[in-house]
Amino acid sequence: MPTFLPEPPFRHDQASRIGVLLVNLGTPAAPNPAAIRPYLRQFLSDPRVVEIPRAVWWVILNTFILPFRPKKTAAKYASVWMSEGSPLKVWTIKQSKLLKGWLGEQGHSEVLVEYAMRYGQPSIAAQMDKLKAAGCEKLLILPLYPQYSASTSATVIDEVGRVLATYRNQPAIRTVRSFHDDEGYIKALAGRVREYWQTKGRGDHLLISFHGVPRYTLDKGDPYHCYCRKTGRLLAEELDLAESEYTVAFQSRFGRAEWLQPYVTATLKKLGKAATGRLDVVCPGFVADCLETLEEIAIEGKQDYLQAGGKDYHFIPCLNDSPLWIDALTALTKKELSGWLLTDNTAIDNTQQCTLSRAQALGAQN
Ligand SMILES: C=CC1=C(C)c2cc3[nH]c(cc4nc(cc5[nH]c(cc1n2)c(C)c5CCC(=O)O)C(CCC(=O)O)=C4C)c(C)c3C=C
Ligand SMILES: [Fe+2]
Ligand SMILES: [Fe+2]
Repeated sequence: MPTFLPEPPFRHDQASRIGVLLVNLGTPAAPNPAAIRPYLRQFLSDPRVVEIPRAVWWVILNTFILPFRPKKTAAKYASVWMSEGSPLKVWTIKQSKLLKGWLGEQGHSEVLVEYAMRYGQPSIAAQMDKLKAAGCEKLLILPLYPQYSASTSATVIDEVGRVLATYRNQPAIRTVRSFHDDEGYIKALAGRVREYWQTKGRGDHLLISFHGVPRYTLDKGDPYHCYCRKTGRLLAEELDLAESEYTVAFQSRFGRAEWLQPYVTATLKKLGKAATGRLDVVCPGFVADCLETLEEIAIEGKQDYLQAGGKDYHFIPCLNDSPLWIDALTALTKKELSGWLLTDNTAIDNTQQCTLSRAQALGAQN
């Protein structure tokens, strides 16, 4: 028999609640090598992220990556760090607060919302413990990755499963697998682009950039590539773009293996050389701005494009706290919680009054 961690006794008198856990990737606690190293170690030790044999990878990671990469990326992180902290974390916190507020305004104050990070803090385990302690017997896990991939969404669910395995009194679990073609999400993206065009003018071409993954994951059945292409197509359709007016490409290549193509760097050079004029770039795979958008795309991408001969370059910010996105997130959450949300009639059935009939329970409440 496994031994489980101690848990507080079941509370017969406590109303059951619903928890929503937004989960994003994670980010270092500070923009310096000492904080980046343990984050990268945890991230890059995940076998869902780097799929090469553990013994071989362990040597590569500890010999060639962890001694050098944290120093290199510290300067990059520093260039995008906000006064409140890492952009990814700042936006994720804002999103969880706004979602809680919007659900409350729509009469669902029984829903608690927390956020967690797959790597770093606050951990999925700590936040699941917190929601459980607050009385959540139902839990929706919402990885903040619009396009499912094994290296992102699946590893979140793996971790949730690992935590559940330590619980005696487990909550019911629902998960959001992918929302790459969710109507609200697509409309929020299109709204973000249009809003940008209205205030800053419109470019000659739109680059739709997604985070890459190794090419072999596509060959092994990961749907990520297909989902990115579909998001790109739906966004272009929503914006009434002809095929010649946009390009989908993949950024952030890591390591020597082939990744999904076309690569963003090659695409920027090609578009720059072709005298495209003004290029606008949007990153629909990230719902929150982060290192990969604010540094790699907004700063490095601009240099690449201008050096290749491009005239002007605009990075369109991610969805962050835009109202259309919070609206879409609220709608997505409510859809996934269907049948779980309380109505006036069902509220009393969700208390744990095990010895009382419904009528007695109602009477006892008055
Ligand atoms: C949006 C989806 C993401 C996918 C898919 C993804 C795959 C993936 N990433 C790496 C390696 C690194 N990614 C890094 C940063 C990073 N990646 C994502 C998202 C996806 N990654 C985000 C949101 C961020 C930014 C984090 C932040 O703090 O702002 C990094 C760290 C930075 C660096 O050292 O360059 C690495 C490393 C792999 C190997 C991979 C797929 C297998
Ligand atoms: Fe990444
Ligand atoms: Fe495909």
